[in-house]
Amino acid sequence: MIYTCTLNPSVDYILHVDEFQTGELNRGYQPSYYPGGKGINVSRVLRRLGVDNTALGFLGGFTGTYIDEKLSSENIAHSFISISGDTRINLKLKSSVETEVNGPGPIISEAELDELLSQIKAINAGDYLVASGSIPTTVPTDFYSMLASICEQNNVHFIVDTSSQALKEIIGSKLFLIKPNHHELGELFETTIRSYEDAVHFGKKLQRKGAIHVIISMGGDGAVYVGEHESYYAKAPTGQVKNTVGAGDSMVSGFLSAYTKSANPKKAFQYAIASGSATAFSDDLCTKDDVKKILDQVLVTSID
Ligand SMILES: Nc1ncnc2c1ncn2[C@@H]1O[C@H](COP(=O)(O)OP(=O)(O)OP(=O)(O)O)[C@@H](O)[C@H]1O
Ligand SMILES: O=P(O)(O)OC[C@@]1(O)O[C@H](CO)[C@@H](O)[C@@H]1O
Repeated sequence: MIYTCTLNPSVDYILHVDEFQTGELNRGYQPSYYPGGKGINVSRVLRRLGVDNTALGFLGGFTGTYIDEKLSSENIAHSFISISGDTRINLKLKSSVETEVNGPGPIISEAELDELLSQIKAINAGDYLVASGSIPTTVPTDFYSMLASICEQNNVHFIVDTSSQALKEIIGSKLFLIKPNHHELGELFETTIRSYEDAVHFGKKLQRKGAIHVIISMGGDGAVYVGEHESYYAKAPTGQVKNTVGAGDSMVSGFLSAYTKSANPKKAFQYAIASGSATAFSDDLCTKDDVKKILDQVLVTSID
């Protein structure tokens, strides 16, 4: 079984604005809402790819109810801990460029955190736990390291996709997969990642620090994979980009969906890129058919 954990879910509110101007009244059009937060996106894409999974984390308020109902309507198993604060709303503004405004998230109490830890301690050996997204400000920034220790002790495969301080703190833990984007990787090593070669160089450093599989996503430029015995890069397919929110999460789902069937990192990486790009070419997250349509366009090349 695959579990996802979203400490800080969100309702993603997407709004189009022509020529957005700061400090002015801007009129938006074509609004849409999606259940969001990185782990929830991973769960939604896994389900669409035909992989059963269970979503964990915290939900509260009217926004929490919305997410709960949406996940149920998509037949995604979930067991969120109810909190008193409201789950955040993240604004995604589509103008000549995409602008995101993500809230800090509600307060999480110690008792609520303990409840989540009990759920995670009960995950069976051989299962997978995907911890994705930011850590709410009331939760310790080393919380993912705590989860990594529990998973290591219980032989659970632990996957992380996060940024900033939470990313810094997780390095050195035993990880099955880590998927920073090239900006996050650059920030981590106080450098700028300009090429596939740079990404492989710093990806290898992450690998040596305890990650079995490392994927560095590079938006429209594709991605790099660094594993124990092999490294690859692949360009992203070209297409009409509609929405890149959740593209990275779709990669994680694509990789897990293919790897758990084949144990073949090259195939899983190809499927990961196709899943990320299929989401970039969709209004919402990708479907299995979207991924199938572009899979053959993803050419995976070895790097020495
Ligand atoms: N403009 C694009 N065209 C084609 N594919 C894209 C584009 N943007 C993203 N992708 C695909 O999605 C993958 C992940 O994208 P990206 O590096 O933007 O992830 P991310 O920054 O983690 O995204 P997010 O945090 O929004 O989920 C890329 O490796 C690529 O396969
Ligand atoms: O604020 P965080 O937790 O870093 O990111 C949250 C978020 O931007 O990530 C997802 C896309 O990856 C969106 O659904 C969501 O709004």
